[in-house]
Amino acid sequence: MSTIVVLFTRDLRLHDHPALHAAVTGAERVVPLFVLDPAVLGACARNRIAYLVEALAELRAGLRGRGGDLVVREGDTVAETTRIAAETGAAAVHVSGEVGASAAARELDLARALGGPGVRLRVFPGVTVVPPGALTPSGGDHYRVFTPYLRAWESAAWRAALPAPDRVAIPSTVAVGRLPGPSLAGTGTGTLSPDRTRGGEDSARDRVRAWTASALAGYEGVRDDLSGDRTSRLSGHLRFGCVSPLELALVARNLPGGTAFLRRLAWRDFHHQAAHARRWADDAGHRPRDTDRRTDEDGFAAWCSGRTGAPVVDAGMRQLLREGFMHNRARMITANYLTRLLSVPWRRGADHFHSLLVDGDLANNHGNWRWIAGTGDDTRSNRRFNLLRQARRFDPDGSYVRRYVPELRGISGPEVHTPPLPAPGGYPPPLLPEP
Ligand SMILES: Cc1cc2nc3c(=O)[nH]c(=O)nc-3n(C[C@H](O)[C@H](O)[C@H](O)COP(=O)(O)OP(=O)(O)OC[C@H]3O[C@@H](n4cnc5c(N)ncnc54)[C@H](O)[C@@H]3O)c2cc1C
Repeated sequence: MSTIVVLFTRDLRLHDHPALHAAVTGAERVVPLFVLDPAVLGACARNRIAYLVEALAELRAGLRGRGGDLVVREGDTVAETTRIAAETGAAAVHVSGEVGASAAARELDLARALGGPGVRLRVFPGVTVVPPGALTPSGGDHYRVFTPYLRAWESAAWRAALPAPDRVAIPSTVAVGRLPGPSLAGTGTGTLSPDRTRGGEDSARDRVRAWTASALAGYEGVRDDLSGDRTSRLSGHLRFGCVSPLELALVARNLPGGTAFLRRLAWRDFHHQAAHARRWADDAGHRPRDTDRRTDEDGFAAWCSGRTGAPVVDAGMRQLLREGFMHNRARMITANYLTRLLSVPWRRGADHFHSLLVDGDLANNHGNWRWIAGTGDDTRSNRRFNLLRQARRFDPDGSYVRRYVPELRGISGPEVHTPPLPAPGGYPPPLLPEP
């Protein structure tokens, strides 16, 4: 009787899951597996672990509703997957292809470990709309500049989205193991944000339905409006694969306003293909031109805690602490402030973001930080924002600042961007003079 193991990683869904779909259609028995790997979890933000715990519970419920289950193991991913494959007599292990150095190394180790006993490792798409590496410019292994990538991405043939399986039959002999509880989040880095996004495929699909119906059409006009908060907020769900990026892109493509939104998904794919080609590791940028800078540790600490005295920067940094999320425009402003005005190396900022963001992932986080700092492929050195102009343009009545900086709530209108000195409620004076 044929059996295939499906190793879930950052693809925690049942809909449009090529690795699962191929297993269900190609074998009589399927072992959906998730491995809680201490080496991975130890470096993961508490906010992401909390999301993961919720997403795994929904995944198990979804599989049980189809007659299957989620098998959970704790330990080294390669060792546990190889053991389950041997235990169940599996002919193959299916996995969704990931990007980055550690994912590539794990794939290689897994292929080697399974190869001995003759188990085949098959790698499937699913983490991006267009698989990393599928589009290459002439004479190069990946696109270094976004606009030509976007053109290629838009005209590429996308695969069709796949349905969720009706039935999943798992071998009766396999012990399913216990799901982790919320306390697992205690093992991660950073702090747990009280207003973080709830994890899981059901929440993700609900959000897709509600947002595309109500806000997609007007997206382009409001995506930079800080206080309006009208972007999709799907990034965490995309990070964990609770929604398929391809399925989302196919939905958006057929709706009014979809083009501007598709461009954002193309940015996501763009950073993934760069991370894939360059095998981005957890260490430095490939043009680490800012690493010799000395960090002003007090300034860095003030930035992290949202106490720089620059209201729009502090609002962004406090949103991050409270929600494990920050509006894209605020990410650009805060990253610009850190690298261009405080002259702190981008990796310090990227690491702080990564310790809190629910959507934190290497490709998007490092890709965007490198872009801001001018240390990546795209090395423009003049991306220096005028802080006050940014604040007045993207938070014209100051509501974003008042939402996240309670000390300044008594100041109405755009004057909140230039509080009097001394400022109310113990709000700090500006760390840096106005530009
Ligand atoms: C310094 C910095 C760090 C960032 N770190 C991350 C990160 O770790 N993880 C992450 O997912 N995004 C990151 N971004 C990109 C972007 O800020 C978030 O994806 C976006 O704010 C998420 O909100 P949303 O889902 O409402 O986005 P929407 O505007 O609704 O966009 C839809 C989706 O498109 C993708 N997307 C949008 N903008 C970008 C972009 N610039 N780069 C890559 N993908 C994009 C995201 O998956 C997002 O969910 C970073 C941006 C900056 C400037």
